[in-house]
Amino acid sequence: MSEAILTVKDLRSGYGRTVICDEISLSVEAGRITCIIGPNGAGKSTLLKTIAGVIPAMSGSIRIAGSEIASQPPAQVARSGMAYVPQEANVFRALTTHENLAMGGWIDESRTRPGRDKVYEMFPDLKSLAQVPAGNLSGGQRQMVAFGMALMLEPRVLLLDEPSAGLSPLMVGQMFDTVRRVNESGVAILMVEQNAVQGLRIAHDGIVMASGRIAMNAPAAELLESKDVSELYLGSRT
Ligand SMILES: Nc1ncnc2c1ncn2[C@@H]1O[C@H](COP(=O)(O)OP(=O)(O)OP(=O)(O)O)[C@@H](O)[C@H]1O
Repeated sequence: MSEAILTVKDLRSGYGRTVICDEISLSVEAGRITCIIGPNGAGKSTLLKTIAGVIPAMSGSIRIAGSEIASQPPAQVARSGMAYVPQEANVFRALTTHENLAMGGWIDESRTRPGRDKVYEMFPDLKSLAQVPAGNLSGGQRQMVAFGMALMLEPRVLLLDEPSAGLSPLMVGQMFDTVRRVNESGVAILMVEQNAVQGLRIAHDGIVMASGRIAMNAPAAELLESKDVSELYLGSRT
């Protein structure tokens, strides 16, 4: 039987006093991909930022393998087994790939070398770009570095905010293959995707957010087949 690695209960968050996400309850099972979709401004990124601890929860609970992490400092959140790849500014552009990976492993320097070897094994393309400043890489390559940095924490659950944003159609396919490979290596993934059809296709579970709340939570295949979801959020199925 699968177990929940990440459990969120009655979460409320926002900016200042403004509530953006409310009554959010969800769980991500070990070894699975969950994809969050929804219209612009629905609060998807805000939810991911709250779970990652980038913005504080106003109330509610966030647990990793049963341990409460809401309001814990970032180092504690990272040690609990969660890593986060933000949509923007997710690499240090002046640093090389090699240096960025070292920064990704900031909580335990003794793990830098083996962690980096593992990342290069998973993404051989990154090895050939080891000495290139991230600012000189393509969008897809930079996204790969950002992934690698997160994997340096050896997370049990990885939060990805729109991994395909800004990539060419060819790179989008490669990015989703990467997400799948990372998942197959044993990492549970909670991902926000604007590219709803492709996101749901690689996901096991799907969540539709609207106006800061969860409107639907179902197997991804079910959401892909749902007429309501299709009309509202999926657009053309090409
Ligand atoms: N830093 C911020 N300060 C204040 N309000 C913000 C901030 N960031 C986002 N918001 C507001 O929070 C709401 C939800 O935004 P959020 O980015 O979470 O939505 P989203 O579903 O991720 O949308 P998109 O798909 O366009 O990225 C929006 O009304 C937005 O204007």
